[in-house]
Amino acid sequence: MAISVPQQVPNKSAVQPAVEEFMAGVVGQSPGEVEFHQAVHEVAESVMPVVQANPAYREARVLERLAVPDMVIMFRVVWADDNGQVHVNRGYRVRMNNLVGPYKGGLRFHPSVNLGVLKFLAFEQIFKNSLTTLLLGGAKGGSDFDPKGRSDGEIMRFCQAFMTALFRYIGPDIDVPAGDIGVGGREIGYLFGQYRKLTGCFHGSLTGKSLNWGGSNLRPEATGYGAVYFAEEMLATRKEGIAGKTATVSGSGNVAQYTIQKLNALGAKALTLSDSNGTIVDPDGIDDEKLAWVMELKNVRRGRIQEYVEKFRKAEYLPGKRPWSVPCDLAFPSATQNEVEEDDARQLVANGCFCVSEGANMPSTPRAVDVFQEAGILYGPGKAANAGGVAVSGLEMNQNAGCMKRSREAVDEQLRGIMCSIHENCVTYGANADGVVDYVRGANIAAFVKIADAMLQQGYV
Ligand SMILES: NC(=O)C1=CN([C@@H]2O[C@H](COP(=O)(O)OP(=O)(O)OC[C@H]3O[C@@H](n4cnc5c(N)ncnc54)[C@H](O)[C@@H]3O)[C@@H](O)[C@H]2O)C=CC1
Ligand SMILES: O=C(O)CCC(=O)C(=O)O
Repeated sequence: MAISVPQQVPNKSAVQPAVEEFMAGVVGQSPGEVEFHQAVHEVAESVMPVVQANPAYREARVLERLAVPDMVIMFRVVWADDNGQVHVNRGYRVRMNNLVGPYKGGLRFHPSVNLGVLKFLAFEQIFKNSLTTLLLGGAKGGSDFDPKGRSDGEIMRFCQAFMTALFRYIGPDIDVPAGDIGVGGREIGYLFGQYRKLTGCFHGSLTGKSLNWGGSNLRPEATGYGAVYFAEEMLATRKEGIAGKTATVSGSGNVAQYTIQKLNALGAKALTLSDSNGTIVDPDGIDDEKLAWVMELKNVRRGRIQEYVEKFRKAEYLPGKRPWSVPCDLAFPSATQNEVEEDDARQLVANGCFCVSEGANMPSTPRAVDVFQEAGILYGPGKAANAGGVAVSGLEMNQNAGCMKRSREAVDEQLRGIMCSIHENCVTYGANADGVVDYVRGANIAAFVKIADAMLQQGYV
């Protein structure tokens, strides 16, 4: 089946009426889910010209079908804290679609979690997973549980209660959750333990597992490393490299930490880290030794990033601020959605930043994206730039299915290859006539045609 992708840059205003009509339907069916509307709107703007040029897509209502989850599982999670007090949280798994592989995507434990947030993340995930070249459908899940300040015992009991509700819906060929905000190696361990106990099965029903019991080499590193590899590919189109560049990084969790580790390895200088309280700026750079201290702070002691400036005296703390006012060549938003607003984007551009590679999911608001694109800087959206994490999760699933383990070097080579191919795909579908690449359009269309064709070929189900 030959699909037709218009070669002319689609003028946003030409497709706007169709986009707005489509969005009115989406908003009507999901009132108040603002993050979900934002994610769908961005994709609709990119792919509407392709839909309009292909009657088969229009007649099969491909876009409308993509914007409705296959299924949403919602459940109550009841657990007791260390004082015996009982708490009730909401748990969710949003299965967006499994057209090109089992449902796949992380679990988020954060008080801001609600159905709209998880629908946006699951929607993004189907496009991201399609780009990886692997057989992965899209899903996301989580809970409004706040892990901050909770003991190990409380985290374990919460994870066990969460899995007690979810276990019957997941499995290696069905739905394979992993980590996201608030869910790292510790939580995956407790979730897997409970799954194993309830089902009696030891198989790849979760990814991000520990190396000793089915995890893949390089899964913890993969999202951060991948975001840097994607930046490297973008920079190469302008005959630039990573070495010698300064970088701002937001967040201080899994993605931020390994972004900085790879930036250091490639000779860049990372200047910032943040959490929801504020930002630290280290003019000397966060070298590997300082990063090891941060990893201990965040992954073991679970402290706040402000402690960095007590340990490393040349660093400065910006309470309540994000990193985007700090001059840099490269920016890696790696915390959460909508953390780069229009003014932040203007400041980044005005200060000379010329490449943004998103480790987080949808960290830039639509107006911020416009600012980056109007300025003509390299802008890699999360669904392309942070796909390395789920890609190595896909490799973990393959290793589990084959009862084998691949070396760190082999996985790194595959990760690099996948990030290169995502970049190539973005160029194929996103290059404008003047040679400038619109990575948003490229990523959305490349992912969309694969999923839309699968939908047509598999019939109305
Ligand atoms: N872990 C993974 O493999 C992947 C993660 N992502 C995305 O990367 C981002 C970070 O995830 P992880 O590093 O895994 O989580 P994490 O839980 O390890 O770290 C999250 C970080 O973001 C900060 N943060 C959370 N909410 C914030 C807010 N409202 N304002 C400022 N900072 C905030 C936290 O303080 C923490 O430093 C998320 O957007 C996630 O969806 C994307 C692809 C894969
Ligand atoms: O590894 C995975 O399955 C999911 C990672 C994730 O949640 C994401 O890509 O946003």
